[in-house]
Amino acid sequence: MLSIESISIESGQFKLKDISFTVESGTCTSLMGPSGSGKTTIMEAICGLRKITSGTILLNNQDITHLRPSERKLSIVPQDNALFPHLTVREHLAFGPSIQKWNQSEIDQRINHLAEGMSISHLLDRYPSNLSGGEAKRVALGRALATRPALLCLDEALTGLDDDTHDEILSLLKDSIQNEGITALHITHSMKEATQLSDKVIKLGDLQPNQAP
Ligand SMILES: Nc1ncnc2c1ncn2[C@@H]1O[C@H](COP(=O)(O)OP(=O)(O)OP(=O)(O)O)[C@@H](O)[C@H]1O
Repeated sequence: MLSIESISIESGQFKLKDISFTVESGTCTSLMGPSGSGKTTIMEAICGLRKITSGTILLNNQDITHLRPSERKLSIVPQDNALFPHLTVREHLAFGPSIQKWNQSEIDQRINHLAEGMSISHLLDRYPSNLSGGEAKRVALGRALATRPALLCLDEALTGLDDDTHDEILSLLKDSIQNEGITALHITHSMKEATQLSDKVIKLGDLQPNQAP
């Protein structure tokens, strides 16, 4: 379970005060709000990419507020995927498990499982420059899921795909989240996408009712 307890963040003129919410284990929550309201800022704070001025972030009862990003056991999928141009699809899927020093047979099993789940088994030796937008998205999601993260963060990860690809990938993602018991936090501007993917939708404005969004 992710538990955000009264966090405040200041970024230049931009301030968020006393934000609290939870994401139950094994569920997906969508965080919505107008452009510039601070959704990405909150996600970056959870990931350890942005300092908070007060409050606590608990992940599975562990206080991760002051841990380094790499120590937080979470993965993030940004809208642009952030694939590594010099790594093959196979190497993307192996990336997290290799850093965590899994043994080779565990890594190979995980690659095969993810490649099958994401329908990218035929692409394992390709580089990102030779992938379509939908294929690249599947690789980014596979890489993020590889280490079975305690939290999967999706920052407008499904934005910008054509309708058919969007629906296919949403369905794959939903299955993966359910089958692997993943806890996920998802940022989107689409209420349709939020209700299709998530168990709960949070509107950022509702978390700070006394402030302008
Ligand atoms: N490094 C920074 N310094 C100062 N202000 C920043 C910085 N990064 C972001 N901001 C400001 O913080 C506010 C929140 O930005 P954020 O990206 O979190 O919003 P968002 O809700 O994710 O928006 P969108 O839906 O457009 O992606 C914006 O006003 C933005 O200009």
